[in-house]
Amino acid sequence: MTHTIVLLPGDGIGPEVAQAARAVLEKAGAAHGLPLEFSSHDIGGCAIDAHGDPFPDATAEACVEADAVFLGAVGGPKWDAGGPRPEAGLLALRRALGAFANLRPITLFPGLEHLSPLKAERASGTDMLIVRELTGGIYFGDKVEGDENASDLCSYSRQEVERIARIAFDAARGRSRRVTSVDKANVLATSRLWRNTVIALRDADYPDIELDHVLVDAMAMKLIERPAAFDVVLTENMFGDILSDEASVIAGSIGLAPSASLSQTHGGLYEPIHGSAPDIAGQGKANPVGAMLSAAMLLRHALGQEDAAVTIEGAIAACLSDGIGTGDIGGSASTHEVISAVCERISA
Ligand SMILES: NC(=O)C1=CN([C@@H]2O[C@H](COP(=O)(O)OP(=O)(O)OC[C@H]3O[C@@H](n4cnc5c(N)ncnc54)[C@H](O)[C@@H]3O)[C@@H](O)[C@H]2O)C=CC1
Ligand SMILES: CC(C)CC(=O)C(=O)O
Ligand SMILES: [Mg+2]
Repeated sequence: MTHTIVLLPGDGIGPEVAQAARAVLEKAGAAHGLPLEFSSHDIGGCAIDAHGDPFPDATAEACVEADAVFLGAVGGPKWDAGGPRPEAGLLALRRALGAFANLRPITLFPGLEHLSPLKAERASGTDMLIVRELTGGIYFGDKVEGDENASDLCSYSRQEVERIARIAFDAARGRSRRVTSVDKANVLATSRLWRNTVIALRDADYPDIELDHVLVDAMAMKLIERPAAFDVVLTENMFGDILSDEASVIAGSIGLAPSASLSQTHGGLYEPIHGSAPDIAGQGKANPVGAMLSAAMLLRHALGQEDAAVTIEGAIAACLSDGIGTGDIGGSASTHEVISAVCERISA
């Protein structure tokens, strides 16, 4: 059976890293006898330019019908001056797919601990999974724009918190059975609902999981101070967005970090955690590894192709340990050179 994959390259470095994802999917697909069919659609700033809409109907229809969706990145200064925002297209996509569970693994590549700006003894042993709620919270609440006053509503239901907490607890069962829930329960009502709901679920259904709670400001410090202490980190939409960019630096660069956004109704959305990086777009400097690791997550989570996913991950690890990487991790290779080097190392 042919699997249909929608590619949404988007803006800035988005097309450069989407090309990387497609290249490894094609190579691993061929190596493992997987028929994959690709189609590309507009989203974000390029969709505003072409259609006046950051999430055109044709894109939405293709995404909800696909087996999986890969996104490069959206946004850029061109669209910051006013009018529709590219980022609104990405939020609409996540909502349309019901992609509520954003998994952001942060791991050190074996033998490449020196990529981390942290001292080796601090970074060593880092292997965490950030589980970020992705379709609720302040990014999705009612907004009031204004020059004098403005507001963004942050709202969560118990059902939304329980649904994402279950993902985190289930993931912890396949790891070290430890979940750290991050909130701001000393100040925010949504965080008190969050904390109470997480505790109740653990007590009822996951008594085998060790659970602790850390306030988000302290977590920003502890992540850097002792990253190896964390296993599964469960948090809400905005906190997870911020903490995962911070955590990505522990492994060496935001360009290395992948994500999968899982849904109960669709095959999910796969994207590197970085944005459109306008400062390096079009220069062959974009690190394609986060995108390629996201492609591996697509094979694993959307298509159930664990072997093909491992093939891509192994090829990336081999390429990095052979010293082939982009400038953000101290290498001298271009985006294309990294893509070629990874593809050369892919075999069944
Ligand atoms: N998922 C998405 O589509 C996201 C979109 N954005 C949008 O992207 C635009 C730029 O946002 P920024 O705050 O600059 O964040 P960014 O993540 O695009 O870039 C932050 C820094 O990391 C570097 N960087 C990012 N990805 C890299 C890669 N693959 N290889 C090497 N270096 C990389 C950039 O050069 C920049 O110095 C904004 O319009 C923002 O709204 C931001 C985050 C996520
Ligand atoms: C641009 C935002 C909507 C998203 C973001 O920064 C993220 O999901 O990491
Ligand atoms: Mg972000």
